[in-house]
Amino acid sequence: MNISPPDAVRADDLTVLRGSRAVLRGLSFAVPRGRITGLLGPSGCGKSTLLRAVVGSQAKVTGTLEVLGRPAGHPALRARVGYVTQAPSVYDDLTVRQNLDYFAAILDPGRSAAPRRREDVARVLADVDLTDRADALAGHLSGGQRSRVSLAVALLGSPELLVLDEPTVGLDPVLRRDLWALFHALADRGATLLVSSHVMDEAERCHRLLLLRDGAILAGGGPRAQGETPAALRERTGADTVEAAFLHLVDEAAAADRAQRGTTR
Ligand SMILES: Nc1ncnc2c1ncn2[C@@H]1O[C@H](COP(=O)(O)OP(=O)(O)OP(=O)(O)O)[C@@H](O)[C@H]1O
Repeated sequence: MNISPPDAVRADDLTVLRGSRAVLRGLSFAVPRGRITGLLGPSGCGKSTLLRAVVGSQAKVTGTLEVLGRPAGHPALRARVGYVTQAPSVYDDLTVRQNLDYFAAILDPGRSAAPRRREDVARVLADVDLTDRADALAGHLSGGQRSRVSLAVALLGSPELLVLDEPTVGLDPVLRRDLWALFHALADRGATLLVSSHVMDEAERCHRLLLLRDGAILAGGGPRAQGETPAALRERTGADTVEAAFLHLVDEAAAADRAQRGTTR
Protein backbone atom coordinates (compact mmCIF):
# COMPACT_ATOMS: atom_id res chain seq x y z
CA MET A 1 0.00 0.00 0.00
CA ASN A 2 1.37 3.43 -0.91
CA ILE A 3 1.01 5.73 2.10
CA SER A 4 3.18 8.58 0.79
CA PRO A 5 1.42 11.95 0.83
CA PRO A 6 0.55 13.33 -2.61
CA ASP A 7 3.08 15.62 -4.28
CA ALA A 8 2.80 19.40 -3.91
CA VAL A 9 5.74 19.87 -6.27
CA ARG A 10 7.05 17.47 -8.86
CA ALA A 11 10.18 18.08 -10.89
CA ASP A 12 11.47 15.87 -13.66
CA ASP A 13 14.74 16.53 -15.43
CA LEU A 14 14.59 20.17 -14.41
CA THR A 15 17.35 22.34 -15.82
CA VAL A 16 17.82 26.09 -15.36
CA LEU A 17 20.22 28.29 -17.28
CA ARG A 18 21.46 31.59 -15.89
CA GLY A 19 23.27 33.41 -18.65
CA SER A 20 24.69 30.49 -20.63
CA ARG A 21 25.51 28.43 -17.52
CA ALA A 22 23.32 25.54 -16.33
CA VAL A 23 23.03 26.36 -12.62
CA LEU A 24 20.56 23.49 -12.06
CA ARG A 25 21.13 20.30 -14.03
CA GLY A 26 18.55 17.57 -14.61
CA LEU A 27 16.88 17.66 -11.17
CA SER A 28 14.12 15.16 -10.37
CA PHE A 29 12.34 15.22 -7.03
CA ALA A 30 8.98 15.64 -5.36
CA VAL A 31 7.81 17.67 -2.36
CA PRO A 32 5.12 15.93 -0.28
CA ARG A 33 2.02 17.86 0.79
CA GLY A 34 1.54 18.78 4.43
CA ARG A 35 5.22 18.37 5.29
CA ILE A 36 8.27 20.58 5.73
CA THR A 37 10.88 19.87 3.09
CA GLY A 38 14.29 21.43 3.66
CA LEU A 39 16.38 22.42 0.68
CA LEU A 40 19.92 22.46 1.95
CA GLY A 41 23.26 23.13 0.40
CA PRO A 42 26.18 25.53 0.42
CA SER A 43 26.00 29.11 -0.76
CA GLY A 44 25.78 29.33 -4.54
CA CYS A 45 24.62 25.72 -5.10
CA GLY A 46 21.33 26.90 -6.66
CA LYS A 47 18.78 26.95 -3.82
CA SER A 48 17.31 30.37 -4.62
CA THR A 49 17.23 29.55 -8.32
CA LEU A 50 15.26 26.39 -7.62
CA LEU A 51 12.78 28.21 -5.35
CA ARG A 52 12.33 30.92 -7.98
CA ALA A 53 11.59 28.22 -10.55
CA VAL A 54 8.97 26.69 -8.22
CA VAL A 55 7.18 30.03 -7.80
CA GLY A 56 7.44 30.74 -11.53
CA SER A 57 9.73 33.75 -11.42
CA GLN A 58 12.80 32.14 -12.99
CA ALA A 59 13.56 32.33 -16.73
CA LYS A 60 15.13 29.58 -18.87
CA VAL A 61 13.58 26.63 -17.07
CA THR A 62 13.30 23.36 -19.00
CA GLY A 63 11.98 19.93 -18.02
CA THR A 64 8.82 19.30 -16.02
CA LEU A 65 7.94 21.39 -12.99
CA GLU A 66 4.45 20.93 -11.58
CA VAL A 67 3.17 22.84 -8.55
CA LEU A 68 -0.13 21.84 -6.91
CA GLY A 69 -1.02 20.00 -10.10
CA ARG A 70 -0.32 22.95 -12.45
CA PRO A 71 2.75 24.03 -14.39
CA ALA A 72 4.94 26.28 -12.17
CA GLY A 73 4.01 29.94 -12.60
CA HIS A 74 0.43 29.23 -13.74
CA PRO A 75 -1.80 32.25 -12.91
CA ALA A 76 -4.17 29.99 -10.92
CA LEU A 77 -1.31 29.35 -8.47
CA ARG A 78 -0.85 33.00 -7.48
CA ALA A 79 -3.06 32.89 -4.39
CA ARG A 80 -2.20 29.28 -3.58
CA VAL A 81 1.55 29.78 -3.23
CA GLY A 82 3.26 32.10 -0.73
CA TYR A 83 6.87 33.11 -1.36
CA VAL A 84 9.29 34.88 0.95
CA THR A 85 12.54 36.04 -0.64
CA GLN A 86 15.80 36.49 1.25
CA ALA A 87 15.42 40.28 1.24
CA PRO A 88 12.28 41.38 3.15
CA SER A 89 9.82 42.98 0.74
CA VAL A 90 7.93 45.49 2.89
CA TYR A 91 7.19 49.19 2.60
CA ASP A 92 9.31 50.95 5.21
CA ASP A 93 7.13 54.08 5.26
CA LEU A 94 4.00 52.10 6.19
CA THR A 95 3.20 50.51 9.53
CA VAL A 96 3.18 46.74 9.87
CA ARG A 97 -0.63 46.73 9.77
CA GLN A 98 -0.76 49.08 6.77
CA ASN A 99 1.63 46.77 4.90
CA LEU A 100 -0.61 43.80 5.63
CA ASP A 101 -3.83 45.72 4.84
CA TYR A 102 -2.34 46.71 1.49
CA PHE A 103 -1.38 43.16 0.46
CA ALA A 104 -4.64 41.76 1.88
CA ALA A 105 -6.60 44.19 -0.32
CA ILE A 106 -4.75 42.96 -3.41
CA LEU A 107 -5.40 39.35 -2.50
CA ASP A 108 -9.00 39.73 -1.39
CA PRO A 109 -10.36 43.00 -2.79
CA GLY A 110 -13.75 44.64 -2.33
CA ARG A 111 -15.67 46.35 0.47
CA SER A 112 -17.62 43.23 1.38
CA ALA A 113 -14.36 41.34 2.07
CA ALA A 114 -13.22 43.92 4.66
CA PRO A 115 -14.22 41.86 7.76
CA ARG A 116 -12.46 38.79 6.32
CA ARG A 117 -9.35 40.87 5.59
CA ARG A 118 -9.33 42.22 9.17
CA GLU A 119 -9.48 38.66 10.52
CA ASP A 120 -6.77 37.52 8.15
CA VAL A 121 -4.46 40.38 9.16
CA ALA A 122 -5.05 39.70 12.88
CA ARG A 123 -4.33 35.98 12.31
CA VAL A 124 -1.01 36.50 10.49
CA LEU A 125 0.12 39.16 13.00
CA ALA A 126 -0.43 36.63 15.78
CA ASP A 127 1.28 33.87 13.75
CA VAL A 128 4.50 35.86 13.44
CA ASP A 129 4.17 37.30 16.97
CA LEU A 130 4.00 40.93 15.89
CA THR A 131 0.57 41.90 17.21
CA ASP A 132 2.08 44.37 19.68
CA ARG A 133 4.19 45.98 16.91
CA ALA A 134 1.30 46.31 14.46
CA ASP A 135 1.32 50.10 14.56
CA ALA A 136 5.10 50.53 14.29
CA LEU A 137 6.59 51.77 11.03
CA ALA A 138 8.19 48.83 9.18
CA GLY A 139 11.29 50.97 8.69
CA HIS A 140 11.68 51.21 12.47
CA LEU A 141 11.75 47.45 13.02
CA SER A 142 14.79 45.23 13.48
CA GLY A 143 15.94 43.03 10.58
CA GLY A 144 14.37 39.95 12.12
CA GLN A 145 11.06 41.75 12.69
CA ARG A 146 11.01 43.00 9.08
CA SER A 147 11.53 39.47 7.79
CA ARG A 148 8.64 38.35 9.96
CA VAL A 149 6.45 41.03 8.33
CA SER A 150 7.44 39.55 4.96
CA LEU A 151 6.46 36.12 6.22
CA ALA A 152 3.15 37.49 7.50
CA VAL A 153 2.44 38.89 4.02
CA ALA A 154 3.06 35.43 2.55
CA LEU A 155 0.67 33.88 5.10
CA LEU A 156 -2.26 36.10 4.07
CA GLY A 157 -4.86 34.02 2.27
CA SER A 158 -3.54 30.79 3.87
CA PRO A 159 -1.50 29.52 0.90
CA GLU A 160 -1.31 25.76 0.38
CA LEU A 161 2.39 25.94 -0.45
CA LEU A 162 4.87 28.23 1.31
CA VAL A 163 8.24 28.73 -0.33
CA LEU A 164 10.69 30.31 2.09
CA ASP A 165 14.21 31.33 1.05
CA GLU A 166 16.51 31.22 4.09
CA PRO A 167 13.82 32.55 6.47
CA THR A 168 15.93 32.30 9.61
CA VAL A 169 19.08 34.12 8.46
CA GLY A 170 20.13 36.74 11.01
CA LEU A 171 17.61 35.65 13.64
CA ASP A 172 18.63 34.95 17.22
CA PRO A 173 18.20 31.39 18.57
CA VAL A 174 14.91 32.16 20.36
CA LEU A 175 13.32 33.63 17.23
CA ARG A 176 14.65 30.78 15.11
CA ARG A 177 13.09 28.27 17.49
CA ASP A 178 9.78 30.16 17.49
CA LEU A 179 9.75 30.39 13.72
CA TRP A 180 10.36 26.65 13.35
CA ALA A 181 7.51 26.04 15.81
CA LEU A 182 5.31 28.19 13.55
CA PHE A 183 6.41 26.23 10.46
CA HIS A 184 5.42 23.00 12.19
CA ALA A 185 2.07 24.48 13.25
CA LEU A 186 1.42 25.49 9.63
CA ALA A 187 2.30 22.00 8.39
CA ASP A 188 0.01 20.50 11.06
CA ARG A 189 -2.78 22.68 9.62
CA GLY A 190 -2.08 21.05 6.22
CA ALA A 191 0.27 23.54 4.53
CA THR A 192 3.28 22.38 2.56
CA LEU A 193 6.55 24.17 3.28
CA LEU A 194 9.65 24.23 1.12
CA VAL A 195 12.36 25.97 3.13
CA SER A 196 15.93 26.65 2.05
CA SER A 197 18.81 26.95 4.45
CA HIS A 198 22.54 26.57 4.46
CA VAL A 199 22.51 25.92 8.20
CA MET A 200 22.71 22.18 8.55
CA ASP A 201 21.36 22.03 12.10
CA GLU A 202 18.04 23.32 10.73
CA ALA A 203 17.88 20.15 8.62
CA GLU A 204 16.97 18.16 11.70
CA ARG A 205 13.78 20.21 12.04
CA CYS A 206 12.52 19.20 8.56
CA HIS A 207 10.41 16.17 7.75
CA ARG A 208 12.21 15.61 4.45
CA LEU A 209 15.46 16.85 2.96
CA LEU A 210 16.78 17.62 -0.46
CA LEU A 211 20.54 18.17 -0.41
CA LEU A 212 21.85 20.24 -3.27
CA ARG A 213 25.45 20.64 -4.35
CA ASP A 214 26.71 22.52 -7.35
CA GLY A 215 23.38 22.48 -9.22
CA ALA A 216 22.65 18.78 -8.69
CA ILE A 217 20.81 16.79 -6.03
CA LEU A 218 23.11 14.94 -3.70
CA ALA A 219 20.43 13.27 -1.57
CA GLY A 220 16.66 12.93 -1.55
CA GLY A 221 16.22 13.17 -5.33
CA GLY A 222 15.02 10.80 -8.04
CA PRO A 223 11.83 10.64 -10.09
CA ARG A 224 8.97 11.19 -7.58
CA ALA A 225 11.32 10.72 -4.60
CA GLN A 226 9.93 12.87 -1.78
CA GLY A 227 13.27 13.82 -0.29
CA GLU A 228 14.89 11.80 2.45
CA THR A 229 14.21 11.98 6.20
CA PRO A 230 17.05 13.27 8.39
CA ALA A 231 17.12 9.91 10.20
CA ALA A 232 17.33 7.90 6.97
CA LEU A 233 20.11 10.14 5.72
CA ARG A 234 22.12 9.76 8.92
CA GLU A 235 21.59 6.02 8.97
CA ARG A 236 22.51 5.51 5.31
CA THR A 237 25.77 7.40 5.70
CA GLY A 238 26.63 6.19 9.20
CA ALA A 239 26.86 9.81 10.35
CA ASP A 240 25.78 11.33 13.67
CA THR A 241 24.45 14.56 12.20
CA VAL A 242 22.98 15.72 8.90
CA GLU A 243 26.02 17.97 8.50
CA ALA A 244 28.37 14.97 8.78
CA ALA A 245 26.13 13.04 6.36
CA PHE A 246 26.31 15.92 3.88
CA LEU A 247 30.11 16.08 4.11
CA HIS A 248 30.30 12.32 3.65
CA LEU A 249 28.18 12.53 0.49
CA VAL A 250 30.22 15.50 -0.81
CA ASP A 251 33.44 13.51 -0.39
CA GLU A 252 31.86 10.48 -2.04
CA ALA A 253 30.66 12.59 -5.00
CA ALA A 254 34.09 14.23 -5.36
CA ALA A 255 35.77 10.81 -5.39
CA ALA A 256 33.27 9.60 -8.02
CA ASP A 257 34.01 12.73 -10.11
CA ARG A 258 37.74 12.06 -9.89
CA ALA A 259 37.27 8.41 -10.86
CA GLN A 260 35.07 9.44 -13.78
CA ARG A 261 37.66 11.96 -15.00
CA GLY A 262 40.35 9.29 -14.65
CA THR A 263 38.43 6.86 -16.85
CA THR A 264 37.54 9.42 -19.52
CA ARG A 265 41.02 10.90 -19.80
N1 LIG B 1 22.29 36.48 -13.23
C1 LIG B 1 23.10 35.44 -13.15
N2 LIG B 1 23.85 35.04 -14.21
C2 LIG B 1 24.64 33.96 -14.13
N3 LIG B 1 24.79 33.20 -13.01
C3 LIG B 1 24.09 33.57 -11.95
C4 LIG B 1 23.22 34.70 -11.95
N4 LIG B 1 22.65 34.79 -10.72
C5 LIG B 1 23.16 33.78 -9.99
N5 LIG B 1 24.01 33.06 -10.73
C6 LIG B 1 24.75 31.84 -10.30
O1 LIG B 1 23.80 30.83 -10.08
C7 LIG B 1 24.26 29.95 -9.05
C8 LIG B 1 23.13 29.67 -8.10
O2 LIG B 1 22.76 30.85 -7.41
P1 LIG B 1 21.66 30.82 -6.26
O3 LIG B 1 21.42 32.22 -5.83
O4 LIG B 1 20.51 30.03 -6.74
O5 LIG B 1 22.42 30.00 -5.12
P2 LIG B 1 22.03 29.79 -3.59
O6 LIG B 1 22.30 28.34 -3.30
O7 LIG B 1 20.66 30.28 -3.33
O8 LIG B 1 23.08 30.69 -2.84
P3 LIG B 1 22.92 31.54 -1.46
O9 LIG B 1 22.73 30.54 -0.38
O10 LIG B 1 24.25 32.24 -1.39
O11 LIG B 1 21.77 32.47 -1.67
C9 LIG B 1 25.45 30.65 -8.38
O12 LIG B 1 26.62 29.96 -8.73
C10 LIG B 1 25.44 32.03 -8.96
O13 LIG B 1 26.76 32.50 -9.16
